[in-house]
Amino acid sequence: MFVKVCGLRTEQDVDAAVAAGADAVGFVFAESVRRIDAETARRLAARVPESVLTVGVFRDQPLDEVRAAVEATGVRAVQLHGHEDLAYFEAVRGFLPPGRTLIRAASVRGQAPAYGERREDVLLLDAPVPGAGETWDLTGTRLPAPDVRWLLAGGLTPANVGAAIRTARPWGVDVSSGIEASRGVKDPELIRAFLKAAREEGVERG
Ligand SMILES: O=C(O)c1ccccc1N[C@@H]1O[C@H](COP(=O)(O)O)[C@@H](O)[C@H]1O
Repeated sequence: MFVKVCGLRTEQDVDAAVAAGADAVGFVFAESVRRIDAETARRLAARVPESVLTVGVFRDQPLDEVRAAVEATGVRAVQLHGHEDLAYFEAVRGFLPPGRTLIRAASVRGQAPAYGERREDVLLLDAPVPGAGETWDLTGTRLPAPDVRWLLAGGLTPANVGAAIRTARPWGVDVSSGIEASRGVKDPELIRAFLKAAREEGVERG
């Protein structure tokens, strides 16, 4: 079970996520209470070991902004979390150094998009409002097959992530609000609890 911990803003956040065993850490460059500037992200990313993926999160931003943030911070993955079309994805792919990861994040309203429509490496399925801590109704949604690299997000918490994994059988999970003491402020204890719950369920599932 791949676990991404998103919306990190401080050194303490990063250290807690890495120590808890996160596979990926996310830095938000989109409009958000969790937004950080490129210099802060560069400093935080430098603390992250090679084994942990650093992800820049963007939403309907000019391509130049994405490119500048990638170059300034060295993040190894780009998560596009808005209404970016295939041409936009291809443009980002064009300037990403080889081996970097492109994540398509889609808000699910009704049907979920199929994996690969934007030639992404990873598909992320989220609630209609990103980063709001809202769950969404998985029932009746045709989800990707378990062998596809897709992440489930949207209102996950240490308390509900196990059941969500059992129901949706994703390749990984992504969380932000559910590991916060207050909006935008991460809680190291909740980060640890989330990783523990997601890992236990992942092991159970085999
Ligand atoms: O976290 C944000 O503020 C944010 C802003 C803009 C785009 C994406 C954002 N976060 C993403 O939202 C989900 C998790 O949300 P939550 O756990 O329900 O709060 C995750 O994919 C984040 O990367």
